[in-house]
Amino acid sequence: MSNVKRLAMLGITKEYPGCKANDEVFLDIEHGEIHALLGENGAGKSTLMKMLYGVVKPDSGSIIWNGKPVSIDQPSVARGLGIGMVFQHFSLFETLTVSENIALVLGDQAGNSKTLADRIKTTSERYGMPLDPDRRISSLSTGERQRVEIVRCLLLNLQLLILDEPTSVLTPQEVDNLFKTLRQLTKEGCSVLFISHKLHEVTELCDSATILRAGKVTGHCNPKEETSESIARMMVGEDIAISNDCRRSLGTDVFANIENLSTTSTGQFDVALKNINLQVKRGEIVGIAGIAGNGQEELLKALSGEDIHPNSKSITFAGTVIDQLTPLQRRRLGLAFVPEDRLGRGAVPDLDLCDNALLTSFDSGLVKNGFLRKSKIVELADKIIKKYKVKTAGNHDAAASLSGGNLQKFIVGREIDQEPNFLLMSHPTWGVDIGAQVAIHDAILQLRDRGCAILIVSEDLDELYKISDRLGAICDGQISQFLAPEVLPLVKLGQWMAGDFDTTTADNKGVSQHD
Ligand SMILES: Nc1ncnc2c1ncn2[C@@H]1O[C@H](COP(=O)(O)OP(=O)(O)OP(=O)(O)O)[C@@H](O)[C@H]1O
Repeated sequence: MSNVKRLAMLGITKEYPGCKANDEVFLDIEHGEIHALLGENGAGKSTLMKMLYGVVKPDSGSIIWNGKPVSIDQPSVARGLGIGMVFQHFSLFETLTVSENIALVLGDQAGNSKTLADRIKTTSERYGMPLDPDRRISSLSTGERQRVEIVRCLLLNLQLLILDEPTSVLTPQEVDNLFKTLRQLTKEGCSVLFISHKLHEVTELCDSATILRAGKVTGHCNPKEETSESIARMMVGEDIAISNDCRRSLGTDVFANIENLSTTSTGQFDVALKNINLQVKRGEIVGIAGIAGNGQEELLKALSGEDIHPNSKSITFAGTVIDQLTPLQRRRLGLAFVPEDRLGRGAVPDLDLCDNALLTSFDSGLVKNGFLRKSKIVELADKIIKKYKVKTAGNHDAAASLSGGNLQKFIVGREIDQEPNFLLMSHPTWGVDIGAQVAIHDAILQLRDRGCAILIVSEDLDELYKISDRLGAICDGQISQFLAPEVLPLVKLGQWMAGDFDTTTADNKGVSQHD
């Protein structure tokens, strides 16, 4: 191929009210390279990708594709050019099969169902990500769902694959497989645009990188010649201490006690919890690893009160049985909760940050004699924005207008600020940039050191190893034994996540595991 680049984005600008999301951005991608797009939360990465995929229209600038100017005004145009995108949130219908989901996007190109099923089988096997076309999405693991999304792109005569935070939902083995597939794709000339906050993955995988800061390109580099620290400096403009310092704690007395908690599944996609026994002490962080859909949602709902089990007496907070209590009553006993789904359950998308702060903090002096104390609410929202460096035009921005990582910082800040006795968190730093990850982990550790009992469910094993005092796994509604991270090899945790553990020996009272 001549000097013609696969893609050149020239002087792309996109402005939202009060915010220039992209400011004269230039981005070049060569044939067959894995190119990283890096930047802090709110730097403008998703906006740029959405313009390339035809979801958002640029205000100015042009896109040159294989040497020719193009106008990509909808995703079908992007797909027609051979541009595929896998979003952080998969767009698959649970009740349909793999084939049916793929057919929906391919439209006329899908052909008849037999031909399509054969193509799915051949292509998925060729790229080392085998898929059964007849399986329902609901029965697939997260890694398998991601395969469906990628294979759907591969059937499109793919020339550029855009992946937005693809590894945050994968087990270590699945990450290895994904990287092998990506390398195979690039050998065949396909280019990959890779967005990630996991800098060690970028240095391992990517051939080049463009760095964005506040909507502008601030640099380029070859990640293989950089370290996580040097890339972080380019992103943030200053040094960030990326430490793996694990200050462990044994905790004191038990705050949350779960004894023989079992539930029945109420729907096709629920997982029944089976005889869960777990204690979380004040001043300790318990981490639960697991592949999505193995009961972590159900466990969090049973603890937070989103699911109430009126006939059970399995959970106590500081000795008080809470199974029958509403979420508000549990919050009044000191519970705070960061759910997985930030837009919808963590925050109301259309409400501004003040109202979203009020949602879970109204008990802490924000309401007096039935009246809202507006100045106090604004004060709280501003305090969270400042302390957690949430990038926003102001406290009256709607939650939905924040970038994913900035909204996550706001929700985590709001819950930690309540000084809870028991903090439940699902994926606390999902989609959060490296600087904010460090800040959130510090805030969690400090809260623990002030005596809070903390339970974290995450698929990010680096995170769990870094901050948990005891670590275990959940699989098919059952939990493993819990051990200090130092005595729990990653391979063992991987086996536990796959259900290879003996439930009869599980001792989750947090007594002798540090010995
Ligand atoms: N629909 C919108 N309305 C208003 N502002 C928006 C909208 N979409 C994005 N923004 C703003 O544009 C800026 C860039 O957001 P973008 O989502 O592109 O960042 P990002 O680099 O992808 O961040 P993250 O790593 O957190 O996903 C942010 O300040 C965000 O608040």
